[in-house]
Amino acid sequence: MLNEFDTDEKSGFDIIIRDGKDNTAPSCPHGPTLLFEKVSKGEGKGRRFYACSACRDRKDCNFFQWEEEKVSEARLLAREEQNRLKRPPFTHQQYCSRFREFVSLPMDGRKFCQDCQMLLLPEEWSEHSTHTALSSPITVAQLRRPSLLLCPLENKKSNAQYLFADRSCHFLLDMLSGLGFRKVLCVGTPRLHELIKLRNSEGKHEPVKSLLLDIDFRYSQFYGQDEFCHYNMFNHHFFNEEEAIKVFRDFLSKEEGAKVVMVSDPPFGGLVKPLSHTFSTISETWRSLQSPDCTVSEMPMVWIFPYFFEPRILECFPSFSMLDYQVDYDNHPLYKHGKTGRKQSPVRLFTNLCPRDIVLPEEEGYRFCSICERYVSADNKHCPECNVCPSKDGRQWKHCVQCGKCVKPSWHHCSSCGHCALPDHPCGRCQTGCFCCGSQDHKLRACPNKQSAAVKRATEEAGGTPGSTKTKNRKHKAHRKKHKFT
Ligand SMILES: C[S@@+](CC[C@H](N)C(=O)[O-])C[C@H]1O[C@@H](n2cnc3c(N)ncnc32)[C@H](O)[C@@H]1O
Ligand SMILES: [Zn+2]
Ligand SMILES: [Zn+2]
Ligand SMILES: [Zn+2]
Ligand SMILES: [Zn+2]
Ligand SMILES: [Zn+2]
Ligand SMILES: [Zn+2]
Repeated sequence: MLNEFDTDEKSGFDIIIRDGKDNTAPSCPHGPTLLFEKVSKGEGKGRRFYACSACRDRKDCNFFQWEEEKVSEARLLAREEQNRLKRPPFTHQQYCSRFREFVSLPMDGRKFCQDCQMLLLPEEWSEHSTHTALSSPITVAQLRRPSLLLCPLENKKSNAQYLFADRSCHFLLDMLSGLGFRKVLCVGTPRLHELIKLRNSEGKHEPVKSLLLDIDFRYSQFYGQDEFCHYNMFNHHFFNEEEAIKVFRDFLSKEEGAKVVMVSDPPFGGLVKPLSHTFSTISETWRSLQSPDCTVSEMPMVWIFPYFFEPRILECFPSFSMLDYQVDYDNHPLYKHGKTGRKQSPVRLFTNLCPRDIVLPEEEGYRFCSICERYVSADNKHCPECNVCPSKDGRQWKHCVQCGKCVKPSWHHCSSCGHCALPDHPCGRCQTGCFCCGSQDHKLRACPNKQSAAVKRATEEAGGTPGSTKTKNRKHKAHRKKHKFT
């Protein structure tokens, strides 16, 4: 029965989103599942099934149910039990009281188990005696930087936890506070949340409030219930429903004019449709909590995602524009600044804020184009024919007269295809088959290689080659070493 869904990626499937809350969707450990429909060529509608919203790999969550399937009582019970077993070992409230106890311990009593990724209380030491604990006691400075203490989650498909490099994180916060935002809803941006709290504690800047929503429940150990909610951004599900929804709504409520902005950096493999649905829901909740005379209809939002999703994102949010700013990550093998100089990062900011107001750092080469009225990359030259600064990837694009538009520098005009393409494109076949892999069996929309091919292409063009897989511990050691605790 699972054959239909045997591919471990869910591309080639459409997601059916029903208006309002879909109470009929069964739940997996990640909250309500999503309804998928196989996209098949000319065979009418594909059969629909429910599968996990958060995990793209069946190894991480193998939930599967046909839409019309009758599930036996026994299976429902087994499923509930499974969902219960996958819950965090403590409630958020319990994590908070553990934290209070932890900080009241003498220095030599503060241990962190690296294997279990948790702060230990003395009575738990014996249970973890065969595990690896950090050799030195945990300082207050370390407790303030959980993103350095915790090992980044590394599951490639669902949850590669790529953390902002300091300069990108500082840029984001400076830019948002410069625009007058005093509240930031951090959706999958633990490091931005951390920086906001750090700055507040220094007392040098005007305080900014922050609420982190993330699926990584390890953060419950460090943040109070009004600062962190265990949350799934693919189905807008709060794991601790009652309390968390109240915290979320209180945060979005108007408060003496404190302007609020949402910043989200979803996993790159994330599906655009459910994400858009979530961000629209957040925006509508925000709107419903503003005074009736508020004239702004959409919540200010910044969605951080690779540039090749631009058409999809703009389709869902026509008010958004993509900025040229390249987001850098600390632990991404390809998109960070290497010692050998800058590699292009394909990750951009998509926002409904006015691009003219977002000043990109001059010292990194960005400049203002007065015709486009936005800041652009150094090599993104204004094309008089197209009347835009056309580059999406940061390189200088060239105008093709036959196509009547600017194209990537590596593309050539192909007279058989009648448009520009890479020199080694599947020539002549691309008009009838798939534009991505050349297959005649499906169109681009249903291409199983689409997303991975887009990432590969962007990576190659950025000059990167996939790095060797180092062991988790080695990487994490380097990660901690790089950041001295202050
Ligand atoms: C690409 S990382 C972004 C981290 C960000 N650059 C930072 O440094 O703060 C994706 C983040 O989203 C979180 N995440 C992954 N899947 C999620 C889901 N289904 N719902 C909510 N958060 C999720 C991860 O735990 C991670 O923190
Ligand atoms: Zn699941
Ligand atoms: Zn342990
Ligand atoms: Zn321009
Ligand atoms: Zn042009
Ligand atoms: Zn051309
Ligand atoms: Zn061709």
